[in-house]
Amino acid sequence: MSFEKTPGWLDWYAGPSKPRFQLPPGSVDAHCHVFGPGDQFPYAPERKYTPCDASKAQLFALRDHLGFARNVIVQATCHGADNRAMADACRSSGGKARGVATVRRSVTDHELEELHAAGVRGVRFNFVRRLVDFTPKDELMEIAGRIKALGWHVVIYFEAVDLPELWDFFTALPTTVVVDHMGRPDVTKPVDGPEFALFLKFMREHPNVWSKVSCPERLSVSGPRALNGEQAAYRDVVPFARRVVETFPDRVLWGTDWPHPNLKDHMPDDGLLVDFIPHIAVTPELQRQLLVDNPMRLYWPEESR
Ligand SMILES: O=C(O)c1cc(C(=O)O)oc(=O)c1
Repeated sequence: MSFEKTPGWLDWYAGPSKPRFQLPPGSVDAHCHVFGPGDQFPYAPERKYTPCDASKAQLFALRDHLGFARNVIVQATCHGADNRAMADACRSSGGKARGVATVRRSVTDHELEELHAAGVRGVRFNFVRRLVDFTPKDELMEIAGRIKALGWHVVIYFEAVDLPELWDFFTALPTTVVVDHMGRPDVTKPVDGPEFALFLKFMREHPNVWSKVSCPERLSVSGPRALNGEQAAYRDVVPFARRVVETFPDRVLWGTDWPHPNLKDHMPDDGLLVDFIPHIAVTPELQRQLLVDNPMRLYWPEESR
């Protein structure tokens, strides 16, 4: 099947620079996606956007170029609950990729076991309205109960303004809970203000809650962008990510978010995104926890120290 990209779609950045920051050995890119290719793994009829293709081979080439050892491939909403592209990428990785799936209540135990065998270790619940239609919370809670039995966790994606309303649901989840992109703070608000304080309280009061300190390119309002060799990109996001890393050093993850779905104004150079990391994890110890120890404990516990 051939697909036409959403008008204005920005393709991922070809020819990223080599990072200046040297990733610690064994680093994990714990949030990235594959898109299609659409002729092999068609995009879902219920999708809200149609991306460019971004194949497993292209993802693995980026991994090697940037110096990561492993990937966690998160089901992208353009594939709905059809996990074939993500699972195929995990299976093809030679054990170097784990996955996070999207499933419906109708998923069978056998399908869950097959996803587990492919390398899936979590499910994603999405509450960002421009990306998905609403799934009833009782359905999500039922899924959470089933995947807990497999030792999986729940990844949640939501925007900061929606946290108060979702609080009771999130805090009732029975598994480890991983928040995508710090719950999308509005970085024009103060890092010490009430909105971000609620997010920090969410993590502080719930030791099962982790956060990805990813996506500065999405959260930044004033930049500068990770382009043209910029070594001090996305300054406005730094205080937020740094606060989370330093407050919860053993519950943070980092990922490129390649191929960066739905960015509207620019597409970052992924090499420069890696150079963002030492601005938010400022010591070798914090960097090792963020990039190696934490993702290994969550996704490869059998290999973790
Ligand atoms: O903000 C987004 O548009 C976005 C979309 C998706 C997805 O479509 O799965 O994943 C992300 O991590 C971020």
